[in-house]
Amino acid sequence: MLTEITFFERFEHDILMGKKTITLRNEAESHVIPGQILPVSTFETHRWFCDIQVLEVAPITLSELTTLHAQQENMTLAELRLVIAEIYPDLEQLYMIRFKVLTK
Ligand SMILES: CC(=O)Nc1ccn([C@@H]2O[C@H](CO)[C@@H](O)[C@H]2O)c(=O)n1
Repeated sequence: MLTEITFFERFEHDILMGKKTITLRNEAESHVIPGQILPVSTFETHRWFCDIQVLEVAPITLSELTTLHAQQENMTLAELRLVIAEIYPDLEQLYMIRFKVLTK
């Protein structure tokens, strides 16, 4: 089970402002359960910046992504697809983790 999660620094502000409420991860980073509380750090320097509570975990394929997911990422769907293509090239099976920020 995942005991911490990292995000790229460029997403920190959106997460803290409650504008980014989901993340899409690969199978390796999908092992969380609703209710679980996770410390969140930056990927680059591993600086803690908040705790999140997991609200929902659901498998989703790249082709199933909609504008709703993009809204929950505070991006357009085109932007979201680009971001995912950079992070997870050629990966079709993703996992949506929906969360809320607890402590900042
Ligand atoms: C090591 C590693 O994979 N780190 C990741 C992976 C994903 N994400 C974000 O989740 C959404 C969809 O992937 C996008 O907003 C991504 O920026 C992230 O911040 N950091």
